[in-house]
Amino acid sequence: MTIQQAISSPGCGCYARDTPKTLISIDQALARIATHVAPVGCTEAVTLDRALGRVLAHPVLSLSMAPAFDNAAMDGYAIATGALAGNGPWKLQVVGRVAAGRETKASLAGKRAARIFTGAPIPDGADAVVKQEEVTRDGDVMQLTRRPAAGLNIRRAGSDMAKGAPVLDKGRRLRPRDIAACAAAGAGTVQTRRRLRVALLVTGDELRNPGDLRDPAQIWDVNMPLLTASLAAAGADIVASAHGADSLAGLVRQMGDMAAQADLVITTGGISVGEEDHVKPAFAKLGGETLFSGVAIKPGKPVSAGRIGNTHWLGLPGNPLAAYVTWQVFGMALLRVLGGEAVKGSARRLVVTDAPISRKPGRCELRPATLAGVDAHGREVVSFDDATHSARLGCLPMADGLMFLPANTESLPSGALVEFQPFCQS
Ligand SMILES: Nc1nc2c(c(=O)[nH]1)N[C@H]1C(S)=C(S)[C@@H](COP(=O)(O)OP(=O)(O)OC[C@H]3O[C@@H](n4cnc5c(N)ncnc54)[C@H](O)[C@@H]3O)O[C@H]1N2
Ligand code: MOO
Repeated sequence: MTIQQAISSPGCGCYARDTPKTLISIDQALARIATHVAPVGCTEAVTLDRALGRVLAHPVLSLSMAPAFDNAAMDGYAIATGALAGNGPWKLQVVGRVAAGRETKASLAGKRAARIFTGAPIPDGADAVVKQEEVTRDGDVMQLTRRPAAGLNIRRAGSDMAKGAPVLDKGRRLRPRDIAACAAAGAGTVQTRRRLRVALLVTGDELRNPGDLRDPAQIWDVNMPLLTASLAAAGADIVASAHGADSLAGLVRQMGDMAAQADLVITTGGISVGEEDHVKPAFAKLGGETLFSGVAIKPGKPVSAGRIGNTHWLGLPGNPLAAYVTWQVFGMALLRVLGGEAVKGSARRLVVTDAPISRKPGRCELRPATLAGVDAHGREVVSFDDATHSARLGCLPMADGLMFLPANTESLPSGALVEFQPFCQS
C-alpha cells in the first residue's frame, strides 16, 4: 500500500472547489479500499448449521441431480397413460402402494395403477400421476374420466439441479435461502472464509456506559453499542473492545495491542484536529500507512483508513451519526473486501425527493432518508429531515438509508432524482 494524498477527478460529485485538498471524494475512498485491500487469506470448512453469514471461499456444486429420481408431485395414482385406450372413463387395477422414502417393485404394464404419495419414486412403466381428488376408488379398482397428459405431476430427476451444476459462486455471503440450496445440492459442509477478527477502540474521556451515573459534562457512549451490534450483525468476531483515554501514550499502547490480535482495528473519535485528538498521531507512531485521511463528506469528514503492519485500521469520527454513516459507507465496504465477499453492482439506486432541499454546498451530504412510497411513475420516493446533524440520532431508527446530495448542490426541487444507499442490516 502506498501513502496517497489527493484528488484528481470529481468522482461521485463530492468534490467541490472549496473542499480542502487533503479530502478525497466518496468514490475515490471506496476505490482505494477496492484496490489496496485484499481478503484475509485463511479458509475453513463449516457445516451448514454454522454457515449462516459466512462467505464462501469456493463455489458450491451440486453433488447429485436434484431431485435425484423421478418422483410424484401429488398424492394420487401413478399410471401409464399409454394403457388408456379410447375414450374414458377408464378402470385400472391398483396393484401397489409407494410412499416417500420407499421403493416399489410394482410394474404398471397394462391397465394398472399404483397408489402413490408426494415425493415417492415413480414406479417403472408409469408416466403420470393423477391426483386422488380426480379419481374414484372402489376396492382395488380406481376410475378416472379425463385423460392425463404424459408427465403430469411428475418431478423429473435433475429438473432442479444437474449433477455438478454450479449452485453458488465463491464470495457469496450465505443467507438462509443459500443454505437451503446447499442442502438440496447435498453440500453438508462448505468451504468458507474464516470470520474476521475485529478490535474496537472507542475513545473519549467524556464517555460513560449508557444509563450509568454521569457528571454534568459527561455523555453516554453510543458508538460502542452501535459498532458492537453492527459487527455482530455483519458476522465479525470482536476479539477485543475497550474505551480509550484521550492520551497519546495510552492510545499507542491500546492500538498496538489490538493490531497484534486483529485483522481490523476500528477506532471512534479523537480523529479531528484538536489537541485532544490523538488517534492519528498514535497511528503514525505505530508506523501506520495511510490509505485515506478525510473524505469530502458530511457528516463524517474526518473518516480515515490505513494499515498498521498487516492489520487494517478504520478511524471513524466520534459524532455518532457521523460514525454510523461512515461505518455504513466505508466500514461495510472494507469488511466486505477483507471478508472476501463478492459485491455485485452499485450499492446505490436513484430515488425521488418528496420535498424541496436548500443547503450549504461544499461537501457531499449523506442525509438519512425514509422510503415513503412510490410516485405516479413508479419511482421510489424518500422523505427526510431538513438538515443533517452529525450528533443527532433521534431520526435514525426511522430512516431506511442515506440519500446523496452532491457537493455543489445548493437547492433541489421536490421530485428531484438523488442517489440512495439503503442501510445494511449491520
Ligand atoms: N476545528 C475543527 N473542529 C472540528 C472539525 C474540524 O474540521 N475542525 N471537524 C468536526 C467534525 S466534522 C467532526 S465529525 C468532529 C470529529 O471529531 P472526532 O472524530 O475527533 O470526534 P471527537 O472530537 O472525539 O467527538 C466528536 C463529538 O462526538 C462525541 N462523541 C465521541 N464519541 C462518542 C461516543 N462514543 N458516543 C457518543 N458521543 C460521542 C463527542 O463527545 C463530541 O461531541 O470534529 C469536529 N470538530
Ligand atoms: O463531518 Mo462531521 O461528521 O460534520 O460532524
